[in-house]
Amino acid sequence: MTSPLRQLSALISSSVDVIEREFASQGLSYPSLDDFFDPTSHAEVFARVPVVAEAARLIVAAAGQLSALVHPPGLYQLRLIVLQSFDAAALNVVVVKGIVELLREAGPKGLHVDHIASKTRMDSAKLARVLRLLASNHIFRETSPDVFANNRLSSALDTGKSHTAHQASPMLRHEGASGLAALVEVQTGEGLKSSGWISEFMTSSSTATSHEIVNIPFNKGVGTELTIWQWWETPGNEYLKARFNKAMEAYTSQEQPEAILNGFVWGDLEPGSKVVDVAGGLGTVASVVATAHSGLRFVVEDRPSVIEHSRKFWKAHLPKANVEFEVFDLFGEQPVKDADVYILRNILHDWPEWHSVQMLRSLRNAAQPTTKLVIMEHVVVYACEDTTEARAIPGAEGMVAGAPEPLLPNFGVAAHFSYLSDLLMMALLNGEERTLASFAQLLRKAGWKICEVHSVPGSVFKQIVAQPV
Ligand SMILES: C[S@@+](CC[C@H](N)C(=O)[O-])C[C@H]1O[C@@H](n2cnc3c(N)ncnc32)[C@H](O)[C@@H]1O
Repeated sequence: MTSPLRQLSALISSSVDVIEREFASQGLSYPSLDDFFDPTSHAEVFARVPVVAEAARLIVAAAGQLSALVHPPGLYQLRLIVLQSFDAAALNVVVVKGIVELLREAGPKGLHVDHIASKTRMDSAKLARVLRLLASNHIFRETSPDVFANNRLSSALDTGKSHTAHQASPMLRHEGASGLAALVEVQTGEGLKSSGWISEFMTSSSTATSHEIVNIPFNKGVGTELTIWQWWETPGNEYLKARFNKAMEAYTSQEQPEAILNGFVWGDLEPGSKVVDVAGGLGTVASVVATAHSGLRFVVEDRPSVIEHSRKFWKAHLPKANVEFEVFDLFGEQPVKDADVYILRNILHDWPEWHSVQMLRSLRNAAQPTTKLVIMEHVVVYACEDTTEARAIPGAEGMVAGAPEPLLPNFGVAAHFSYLSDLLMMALLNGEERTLASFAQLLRKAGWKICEVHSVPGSVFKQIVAQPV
């Protein structure tokens, strides 16, 4: 019988064959880790087409499982799990200090750490330790002792600003960028600070079963009694709020636009149909749909201070779009009663169950019998075979189906992001990423029924389409 070791290595080998064959058919080579990242290059675009992305997913899953298999157990826990918060802490130093931008200006040969430290006013020896930790994780290259250069992974964090501009004005730092560096700042900032309090939150008798949105890890980590939404509105936190809004753009910029367009069939909507991006932030999801379907009407809804930014975003990116902006409260009455589609992306995961049911009921009360609700979120998959009733939902087979043996049915570390995001939501908001079965239950409580679900290749988000019952 073939050993799991050999089966995993065969999976990697056959997936590499797929990638190399596909790239060769285009006369391309797969991007090297030493290249600078250019998301528009032919090779980077091709690396995201579904057949290549699927082979890459198998490689990541199999390599992760192989690593778990061959590591001595204690070292696996220590190296890959226990101390990972330090990777995040190191990355925070880099994004806050604009080191990627500085190294871009230095070119492929890179810069000696003494020079980086003097430009960023840090201690050279400490900074070398941080950069070397990241270089060992393939983020940056140490080209000769103490000399560091950008590579494919570090340069993906480039905001495109000069280092001087990056440091001079945090408020402008992320303007025009992909949002990835902003997302890293949020997750290694508020996220990392809050994560250290999860254990106490879950084990202390006063909070173990909490469904509250305060007195949660975020409050301890950041030192406030406010919710994260209120905290971002506090005078002095303007940059942190703007950074969060920008970070949400990364969820669109890091995916192919087709990811939003390929699940729910937007083309089936009649011209003039009204699409509401509920708590849409800048309205980036609606903006992707509007670019492809200019005959539709759009409404972006959010809190007052966010709506100001949404207006500016649409004016800059889609000045001719048929769009309105609406200030609203997720838990108040839904103002748009003639919607054909309500979109909820990355909203339900921000809230515990009671709040989620409230907001879904408010949408249900405003919905027409034909209104569709399109939810875009991570869907947590069991780490074993899914035997719940949710398997029968049209489209669910692609979402809950198992990975090939001997991989974990959920693709293991290739699906890691949704489980990490789940705990991030717990830490920051007492929210959660949900399984398909718990989405079905939640929606049922609020008067909705799931009619179809979509797994879109190249997207971390699933689409859950529901209709009123
Ligand atoms: C995680 S972001 C998602 C934004 C957007 N849907 C996206 O995917 O880019 C959550 C959004 O909910 C909004 N929000 C939070 N509490 C709200 C409330 N009580 N009423 C209206 N919007 C709210 C925030 O301002 C933020 O824009």
